[in-house]
Amino acid sequence: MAQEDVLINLIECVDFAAIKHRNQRRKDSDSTPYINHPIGVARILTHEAGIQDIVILQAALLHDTVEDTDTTFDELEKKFGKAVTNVVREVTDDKSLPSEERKRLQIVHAPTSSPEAKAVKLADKLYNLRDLCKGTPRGWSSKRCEEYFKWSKKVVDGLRGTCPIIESELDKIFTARGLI
Ligand SMILES: Nc1nc2c(ncn2[C@@H]2O[C@H](COP(=O)(O)OP(=O)(O)O)[C@@H](OP(=O)(O)OP(=O)(O)O)[C@H]2O)c(=O)[nH]1
Ligand SMILES: [Mn+2]
Repeated sequence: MAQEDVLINLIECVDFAAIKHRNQRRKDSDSTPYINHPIGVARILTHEAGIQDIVILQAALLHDTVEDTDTTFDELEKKFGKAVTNVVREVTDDKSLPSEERKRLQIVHAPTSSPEAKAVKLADKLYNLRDLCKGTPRGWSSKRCEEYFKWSKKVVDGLRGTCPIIESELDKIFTARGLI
């Protein structure tokens, strides 16, 4: 893909995700706009892990659009193509399943995910765990936070061997929490 097309595609993804997430907020005390999360996940991949793969970066920007908004995979495929859509599909939980089952499936599916999906998932977990280190999300008990750290470690263990820089950042967090 020409450099110019890469830039245009990325801006299109940021714009699309910003519109889709426009009414959503994070569960932190500032109620940060939700779009900060997918942008931050993409930034971890570029600025911390040095990833420049356009499919991975587009999927990172779009990764919560189907799970958390009215976006469909069909819509993503028409606009951004199969490769990006398939990575988003791999990192999207089936919201029709009970929460416990969704959490179990993330652990089961992690080891057989594509390298692209593993990279997005690792950055997603790093972003969310850093948020969790800063403060308790609205409506969460300390027990729920503790469970999220423990569960994340199990998912991350299935994603290892993909992005050493992100994995070592995650390990710093797990070590600080006494999970390693
Ligand atoms: N730590 C944190 N998380 C927040 C905050 N606001 C929104 N979230 C979102 O909450 C999700 C984690 O909460 P859960 O209770 O486990 O997920 P659920 O809402 O889908 O059941 C993450 O979804 P996700 O990105 O799809 O990731 P995943 O946890 O499903 O892998 C995360 O992005 C916040 O302020 N702090
Ligand atoms: Mn996410």
